[in-house]
Amino acid sequence: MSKIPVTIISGFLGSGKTTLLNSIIKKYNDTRFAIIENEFGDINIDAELVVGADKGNVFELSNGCICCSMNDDLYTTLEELLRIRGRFDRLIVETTGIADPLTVIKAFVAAPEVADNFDIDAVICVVDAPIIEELLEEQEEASRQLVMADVIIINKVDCVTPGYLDSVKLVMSRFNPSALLHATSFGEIGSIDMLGINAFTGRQIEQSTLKFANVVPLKGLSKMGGFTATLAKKALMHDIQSHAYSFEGNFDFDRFSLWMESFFYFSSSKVFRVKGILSFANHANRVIFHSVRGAFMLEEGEAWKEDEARESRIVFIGKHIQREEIGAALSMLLVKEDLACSKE
Ligand SMILES: Nc1nc2c(ncn2[C@@H]2O[C@H](COP(=O)(O)OP(=O)(O)OP(=O)(O)O)[C@@H](O)[C@H]2O)c(=O)[nH]1
Repeated sequence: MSKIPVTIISGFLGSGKTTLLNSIIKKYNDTRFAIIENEFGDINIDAELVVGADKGNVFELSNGCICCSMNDDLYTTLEELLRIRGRFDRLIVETTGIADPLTVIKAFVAAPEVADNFDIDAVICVVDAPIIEELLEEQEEASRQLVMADVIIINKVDCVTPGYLDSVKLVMSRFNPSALLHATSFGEIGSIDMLGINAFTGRQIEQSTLKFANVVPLKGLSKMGGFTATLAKKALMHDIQSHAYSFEGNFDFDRFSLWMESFFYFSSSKVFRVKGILSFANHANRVIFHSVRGAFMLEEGEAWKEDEARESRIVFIGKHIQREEIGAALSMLLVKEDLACSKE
């Protein structure tokens, strides 16, 4: 049986990975996808935002970053995928926004049982054009994602000038001269080929490992189910935390928007990403909340069923986040006083 082609999508928090994933699913609408969504934190929101794929083929890996602590869960999921192999044609893995793709790649190439069954087609890195310069200065994770990519998608070009885009392209080609470079808005790939491009080369790993001398080499063998997996030791200590909150009931829209505005006014430098699926009073649909570095937007989600219990889930990702304060403040934005908040 031929190997399962795998596409790995990386890119810093909020760069547009899920948006690109949805765009790929839409473009290749005769392909049956299995998707692994890795969320940094207990609550997986991205899995619900995947549109157009068979929901039964979307696998969530929560509770941690795939590159640090998720290897066991990843292997369990890969075993499950082999069991249902007939149900899909290709696998796409969306990593967390802070994942080091090297450890994810190693998970696919280092263990013979995995390498015999899965074949990486390409590692794609989605770049948040308006903030990439800042990210490269501040976040080592962003640099690692770039150097490991076979394909770099410079996304959000609608937010930058043509001159700035040219300078981003230049920086990207210096960072990773061998990667294919494309520019998109909202991950719209149009005629760009994203699948079956056979862009992944094992050599990238060696080259990039040389660039990052502090990458910890493969260590040890671990037995998991049927797989003997070679585990990469935690290569990167993230100093970014994720705090997830869930609430029963409805938020008050005006109070929620006002609070978010003032929250980001003071906290945008340390809160990189907020995302949620929310319920607002007197609103028939779920509301998808997205914020990347302070700019936020709300989108209509699926309608609530009449008898469905209203609830909201929201995740804050950043540094030095005031966990308790945010939970308490959000509770105050609920319409009813008596509704409970459960955190993480
Ligand atoms: N203006 C603009 N917004 C975009 C573009 N692509 C994505 N977005 C928005 O950016 C936000 C984040 O997009 P996602 O696709 O969820 O990003 P992500 O990388 O999957 O986010 P994480 O999984 O949290 O790291 C959403 O509000 C998107 O609608 C783009 O090209 N231009």
